[in-house]
Amino acid sequence: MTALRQSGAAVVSTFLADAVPQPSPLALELSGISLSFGGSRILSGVQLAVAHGERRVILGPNGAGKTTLFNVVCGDYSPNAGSIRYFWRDITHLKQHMRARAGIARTYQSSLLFDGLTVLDNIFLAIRGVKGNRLSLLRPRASDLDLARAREIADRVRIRHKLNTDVRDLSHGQRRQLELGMALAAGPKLLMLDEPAAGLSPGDRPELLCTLHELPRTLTLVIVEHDMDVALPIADIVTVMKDGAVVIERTPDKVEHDSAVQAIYLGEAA
Ligand SMILES: Nc1ncnc2c1ncn2[C@@H]1O[C@H](COP(=O)(O)OP(=O)(O)OP(=O)(O)O)[C@@H](O)[C@H]1O
Repeated sequence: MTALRQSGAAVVSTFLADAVPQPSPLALELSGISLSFGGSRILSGVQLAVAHGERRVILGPNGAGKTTLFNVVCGDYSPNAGSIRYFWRDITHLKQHMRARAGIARTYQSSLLFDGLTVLDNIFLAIRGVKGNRLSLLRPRASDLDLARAREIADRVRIRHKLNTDVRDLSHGQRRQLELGMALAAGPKLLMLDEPAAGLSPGDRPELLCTLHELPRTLTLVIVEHDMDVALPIADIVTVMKDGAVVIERTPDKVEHDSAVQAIYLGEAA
């Protein structure tokens, strides 16, 4: 009887363990990241934990260290101290191309398109480049799977109607959409967007917002963005940086009228 009770308890406890939702893994975890250039400290003990599928927006005044943080996560710079974990794996010392291969992609503030080539060619080359294929100027066959994927990505970033347009003839907004598409070509698990709305006209913003909203939650987004009209509707959590450190973390509804955030943006003491 005792044995029966014990095995019954074991069954119940196993059942409960199965029923308890497991915490979602962290896509990105930064612990104590510091970086100096010469004598200047640019990042100072940065702590950041971004859940899988989360949309994290990073705000902060010019020079706060946001882009430098992106560079550290992507492997352009090695931190002087601290660690970087990506889905539990320590990638602090992993080479940049290996991080890209592991699924970390980013966009830049400045444009990185192949001018003179069409939208389709740009996305196609991005797909091929990620796979490490030799880049060829020969036209791919119409049945090429990578070509089909390039069209799919063009749909996703709402630029399908411009497939055969030379990228020099795109509007600024369309170029930014294409840059997003090229980052998606890598099939990333963590996508870092550096000011995706920079230079967009008010008319271009809804397109970007829709595209970002429609990205699947299998993808984790970390976005540096100054434009609150884009940043706040996208964010699950907002992180504010100042002088190379994380100073505030809030849900977006608490950010807009937060006096501490406003003080940081106006350059006053928080
Ligand atoms: N390679 C480098 N060498 C020396 N200093 C650097 C280097 N890269 C960045 N910095 C300095 O680090 C500080 C943070 O720059 P960073 O570009 O990360 O700021 P940011 O928050 O992205 O600003 P912005 O919003 O203007 O893009 C700045 O003072 C910048 O001059």
